[in-house]
Amino acid sequence: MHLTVCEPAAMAAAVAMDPPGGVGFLQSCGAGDCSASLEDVTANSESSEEELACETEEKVRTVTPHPSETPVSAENTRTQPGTVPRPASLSLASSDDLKLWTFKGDREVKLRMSESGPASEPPITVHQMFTSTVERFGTHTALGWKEGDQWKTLNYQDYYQQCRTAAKGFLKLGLERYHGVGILGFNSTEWFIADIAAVLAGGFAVGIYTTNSAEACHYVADNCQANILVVENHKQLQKILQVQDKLPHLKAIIQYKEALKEKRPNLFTWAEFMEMGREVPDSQLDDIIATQKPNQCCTLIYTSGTTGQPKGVMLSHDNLTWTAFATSRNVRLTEAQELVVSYLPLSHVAAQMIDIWLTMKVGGATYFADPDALKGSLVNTLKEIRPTAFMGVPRVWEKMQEKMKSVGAKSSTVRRKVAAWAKDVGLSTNLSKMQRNGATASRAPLNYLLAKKLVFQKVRKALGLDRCTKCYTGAAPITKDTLEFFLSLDIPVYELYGMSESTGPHTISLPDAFRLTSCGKVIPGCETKIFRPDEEGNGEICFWGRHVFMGYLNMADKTEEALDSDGWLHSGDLGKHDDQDFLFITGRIKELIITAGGENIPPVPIEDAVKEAVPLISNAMLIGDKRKFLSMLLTIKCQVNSDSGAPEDELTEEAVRLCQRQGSSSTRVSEIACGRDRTVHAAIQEGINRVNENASSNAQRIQKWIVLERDFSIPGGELGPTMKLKRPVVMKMYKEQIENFYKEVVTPTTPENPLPPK
Ligand SMILES: Nc1ncnc2c1ncn2[C@@H]1O[C@H](COP(=O)(O)OP(=O)(O)OP(=O)(O)O)[C@@H](O)[C@H]1O
Repeated sequence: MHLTVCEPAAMAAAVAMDPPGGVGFLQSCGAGDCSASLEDVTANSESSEEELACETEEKVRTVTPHPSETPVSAENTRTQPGTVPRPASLSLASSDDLKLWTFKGDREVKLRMSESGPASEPPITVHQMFTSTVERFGTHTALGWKEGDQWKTLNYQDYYQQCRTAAKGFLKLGLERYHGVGILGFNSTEWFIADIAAVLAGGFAVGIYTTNSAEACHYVADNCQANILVVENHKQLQKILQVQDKLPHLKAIIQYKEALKEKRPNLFTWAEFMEMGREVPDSQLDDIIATQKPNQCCTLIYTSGTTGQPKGVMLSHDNLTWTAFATSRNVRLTEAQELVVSYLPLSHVAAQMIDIWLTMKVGGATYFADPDALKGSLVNTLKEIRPTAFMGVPRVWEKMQEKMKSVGAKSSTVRRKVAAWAKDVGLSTNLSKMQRNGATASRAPLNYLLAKKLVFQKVRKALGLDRCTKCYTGAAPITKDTLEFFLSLDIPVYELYGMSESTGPHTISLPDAFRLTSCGKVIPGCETKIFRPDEEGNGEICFWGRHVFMGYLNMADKTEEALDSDGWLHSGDLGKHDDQDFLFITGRIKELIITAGGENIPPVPIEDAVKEAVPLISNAMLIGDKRKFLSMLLTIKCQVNSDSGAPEDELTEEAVRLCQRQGSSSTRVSEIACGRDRTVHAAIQEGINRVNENASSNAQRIQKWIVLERDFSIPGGELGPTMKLKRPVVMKMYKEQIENFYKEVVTPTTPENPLPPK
């Protein structure tokens, strides 16, 4: 190895950095750009020697208070800033006639408490959890956001007071008990405050996906009988204005960003709304808070509809507070030290649990990314904040991987060789560590220490993950290839598994309990049951615990489908445990393909295998339910429009290179789609043949496939907000192509048809 010729920073760049001006997920920011640090960020963190050295080079900025943080007027305040009212002691209805579930928003449920262990923790409301944090960490930073190039922060005391003011504002606007406050916008201080205020005021906090159409917004607002809608800007407001006449319970709309373009009755700016809140006596709010019980609903999470019409998942105070307690303990979050960057859609349970509740539970700080985070700016925010914990849905990790590979491929041969060497060392060292359940070897191998210094530390720094000890993925399946890629760079990405219906996490991987492709072990205090296991131990994963939801709002039948008569939540996912209780997801019953011949085929492993065998493929969807054989829709890796997020015709640089390697000069999807590029088609067929060779039966072989003209995307409607494939939508969109698979007579001579259907 010629390590001496390789300059470390350049090496890291070769492995990790984006091309200058590159379009896409992570935009380039040279190592020298890592200039921003935060006084409170650094003060709150345990820094290694190296980190401290880095920090001394950085400029410390003064953090000024939020301009909207005007003091709460004394006559309206029973609670002065900095003091926390003690809630009246709350007693749960102890009656035996309480059930474990309900489908009515105003009911109480029986909590799944146990006599000892984590599940015996006394239940508390959101208000109780919040005030406990304010008492302990009142002056600590709770929220941070950027104005121009200055970071501003809000401490826990002021955060709490602002939530109270907003809660009183909602009361003034006529929020009724158990009615929704819909929040439609990108992650921000106002989003959090509106969410918590809705809960304190006795309503339901309801996140609405910003990607929803006007009709989809209407569905949610109508379903939760929203009295108030909080929208980010004019664009989101337009959607609501289109449907407001069909929302009989709607009383007011609040726009929290941008000036109002027109005045309308019952449309308010954030400042006007907060002003209204200041006029309401505290006693009015405190009376409502005093009647709240942990076993009552306070939040609705709407499923994104990957398997059908969205359902309103009712979460109780206890669901939120207990899950935050149990998870923070399990993941060993450090009080008053954790920093997270909020960028995933807050209407999804994972983002809400991590960014709002877990962070509140431990007195951590949440910093808001820019709204164009997923279009490229996220890495800049990560580099400024240097979070201690980071959660990405699989697509986020995949995008990072693609970008890093594409840049790495352009570097010199020597650098590529060193990167490859370091990755080999990283993977083998980390796999051994995993087998030792996280224990470091008595003496770290020299080559690992060298690779760490030359490559791994630089990569982490370039990604803004240099002090992030908790890198997580969840919400959808991730490929082994992506997990191994990051493991080889000394970034173990731990998996979380759960559902909206389990208030987020059910199993978690930990540094000392981690297996590649496993979602980890069940959170202490919760239980997993594998229902009707087959001979290999595969069965439906069922959940038990205080994280299990109350029921679906106004959907008795769906609630009874999800929760069995003993109260177990049926996930609809297939999985099995290994001999050490690690859970592995092996499929989704919800999307199981049952062929005309009666064979049950989980599509994801086959789709993943194709993506792995043919790196040019961006998305793959297996077809075959009630059909005689399997077929597949494929899309090619292409550029994404940085404004709209829509897929473009130009291939990614990686895809162009892959084509060239096969002898093709295609640079656009349109040159490849529908069999236009025979060379590329032959290469894809070869990959599919390899996957077919490993199929466990003839029925599991892909017999026909087509490359579509356009990649799947959120704006296109094929992917949900957490990038999960919306199979029913794709089936409808490509009905014609799918029908063609089954119309044609199969001829084994064409590249698409290697084998005649059995
Ligand atoms: N780590 C994971 N690995 C594989 N699948 C996962 C993982 N985490 C979550 N999932 C999948 O996501 C599902 C939960 O989805 P979630 O409750 O977040 O709803 P959603 O994304 O809004 O979509 P839907 O409309 O399908 O309910 C799980 O049942 C499982 O299928």
